Amino acid sequence: MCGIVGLMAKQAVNQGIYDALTVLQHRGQDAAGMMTWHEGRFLLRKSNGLVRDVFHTRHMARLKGSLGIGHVRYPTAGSSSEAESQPFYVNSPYGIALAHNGNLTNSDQLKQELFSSDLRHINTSSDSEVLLNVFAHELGKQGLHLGPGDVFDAVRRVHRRCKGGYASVAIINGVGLVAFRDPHGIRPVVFGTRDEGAGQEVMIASESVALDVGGFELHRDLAPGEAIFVDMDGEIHTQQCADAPQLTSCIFEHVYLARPDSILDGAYVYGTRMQMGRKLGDRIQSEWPDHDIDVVIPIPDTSRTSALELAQHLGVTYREGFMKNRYIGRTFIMPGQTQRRKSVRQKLNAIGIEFKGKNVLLVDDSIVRGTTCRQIIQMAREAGARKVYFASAAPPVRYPNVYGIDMPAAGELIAHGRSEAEVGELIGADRIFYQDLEDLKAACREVNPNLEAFDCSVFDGNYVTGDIDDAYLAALEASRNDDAKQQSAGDHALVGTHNLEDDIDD
Ligand SMILES: O=P(O)(O)OC[C@H]1O[C@H](OP(=O)(O)OP(=O)(O)O)[C@H](O)[C@@H]1O
Ligand SMILES: NC(=O)CC[C@H](N)C(=O)O
Ligand SMILES: [Mg+2]
Repeated sequence: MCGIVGLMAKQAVNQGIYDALTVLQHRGQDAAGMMTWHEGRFLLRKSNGLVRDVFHTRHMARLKGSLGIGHVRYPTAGSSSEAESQPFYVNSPYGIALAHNGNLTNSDQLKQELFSSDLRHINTSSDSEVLLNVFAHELGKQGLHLGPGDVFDAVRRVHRRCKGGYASVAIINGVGLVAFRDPHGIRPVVFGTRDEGAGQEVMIASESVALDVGGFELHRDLAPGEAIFVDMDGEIHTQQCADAPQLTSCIFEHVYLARPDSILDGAYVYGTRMQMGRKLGDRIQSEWPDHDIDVVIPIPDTSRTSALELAQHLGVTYREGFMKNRYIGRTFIMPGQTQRRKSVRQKLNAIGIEFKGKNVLLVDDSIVRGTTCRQIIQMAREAGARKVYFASAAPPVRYPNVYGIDMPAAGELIAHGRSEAEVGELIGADRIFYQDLEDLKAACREVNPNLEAFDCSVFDGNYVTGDIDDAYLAALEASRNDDAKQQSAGDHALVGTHNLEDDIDD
């Protein structure tokens, strides 16, 4: 779940893209990048780190042009090396730059095809470089003087070749800005416009919050399979490019990934999280009518919205019992388990008086590896809690994700192969409550009734693209478990080859 942004403006886009990336930072903390287009040239700055660390004044000054794309990365394929940060560039045809959120599930096969049939070499192990080259190859079949129809034809063929989750934004040199969303709409992407007197400006981004900050009016989400093309005059063209599009967006965006002030597929994430809190409150009430919970305490940050609603619904006092260090980012999207474990302690500290002698219900949005809840429960006990109950606003996460969330190894998921009660015991809770999957779906539908189906694979093991089997998952687990990733990080650091050299000194 990286963050992507594209901007076609009437003035320099560097600051606008920077601002958008800072509000999409929660989608990726490993690397950031920006590519602008100026007088027929692409200008690039990308590196490992947070947005504020990657772009210094000297980089910004050189990122000229009124057309650009940006990316914040949370790696789900390849390595976390700087060489695989985005955007990527390919010089033929025309010159194309691309940024991608999601994960291709057939990138190995595509890489082979690109080499043996399309005569294209992929120099990194990133699936995004594969996606860019498939798009480039298909665009190359259209000939010179590209129009909207040519771009859409190429996207149609990309959809036929690529499997998995992909929301992408690209610049075609001298032609315009393009974005497309996979036929299941797994990852989000929205677009909007603003006019500050010089004409229409267009922003495309992973989440509507980026548009809010830039003063853009949200038009809508791209539909699954749809593409948008903004020509050099700022004219917008859209077209459905998939043969059988079906919206099954990733429900985990609502649980954890997206910001609550974003609107995804017509549903306010804040609203869906509130509904999750209510449903979970109902479940606790019906399973345990004579509960002895004294206080409901959220695990900052993401669970706050649902925990507050849960407490109100249950009629129990809500208190902020953990203080969050605002300088530590999200722990779940950190690359290694050692770093994640250490960061929980750095990030959260208990306020003793909220725990002493009380029966507390701790609420989190989800339990994935169990890194957070194990330590938090221990902290609550050390702070003097009598009983510690734990509630998750999402159902048990039992299956790997293959569409752009870095949960590749079933063995690392605490609920994999375990009952709810077993998880409760393992994390040291006196009692555990999980959301029911049907209730989670209903929570989202209550905010937007048109949301019929979702990708819920991490909860039910049903992969909407239909191409995932046990052999695929076993190979993924072997290549991307925490140990394997650490090993490959070292290997790739040695290569360090960029597919377009950053022409700006560090
Ligand atoms: O079971 P785990 O593997 O620990 O994963 C789940 C936890 O990770 C996330 O928090 P994170 O710190 O990433 O971000 P937040 O501040 O947005 O809650 C999520 O909100 C849970 O608290
Ligand atoms: N989280 C994502 O969207 C990652 C995009 C891409 N698969 C990468 O690893 O760079
Ligand atoms: Mg959290």
